[in-house]
Amino acid sequence: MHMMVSKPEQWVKPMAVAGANQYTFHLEATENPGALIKDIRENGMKSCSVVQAELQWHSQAYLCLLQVGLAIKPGTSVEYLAPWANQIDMALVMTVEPGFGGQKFMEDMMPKVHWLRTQFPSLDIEVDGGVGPDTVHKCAEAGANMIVSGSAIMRSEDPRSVINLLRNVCSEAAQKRSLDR
Ligand SMILES: O=C(CO)[C@H](O)[C@H](O)COP(=O)(O)O
Repeated sequence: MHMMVSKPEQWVKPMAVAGANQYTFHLEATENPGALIKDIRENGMKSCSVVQAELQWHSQAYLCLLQVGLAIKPGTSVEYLAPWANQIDMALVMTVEPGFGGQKFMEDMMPKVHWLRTQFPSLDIEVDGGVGPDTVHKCAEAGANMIVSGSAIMRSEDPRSVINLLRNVCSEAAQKRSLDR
């Protein structure tokens, strides 16, 4: 879940109980990111044990842990995210101002992605906003491995091929990175 909300603290528990497997909040929306990261992990653990007890699952605990995503808006420097990078599962670099779909991709966010990929090689890095067949190459080359795409898929006559293209471009870039290392 990408929570584009103020006071993200108040929705962790409801989302965990509802079965979310990832809780992404905005760095700009909280005064205490460290406490919120801890809270997300703890709530994930709790709801996981409830699910386990109800369904009598024992060996698949990892399936229902709540992962942590941390998002930054275009105006937020990536250095503010860096101190938390080792405590999160995914960094989300917004490539439009949060609000609505159909906006123009902000290519000038790519240095943030590149910097994160260089500093944190195994971190999941997501981009969101204006990403489609025309822009995904830039994201993938910079180091993004998770893509949010709305308009490019929904407005296409062949959504399946757009999704496949986005996937392939990212996985080829990731493969190339691992060979270069
Ligand atoms: O929610 C958004 C911004 O707030 C996203 O940009 C949106 O979901 C993705 O849509 P699009 O690919 O059309 O930019």
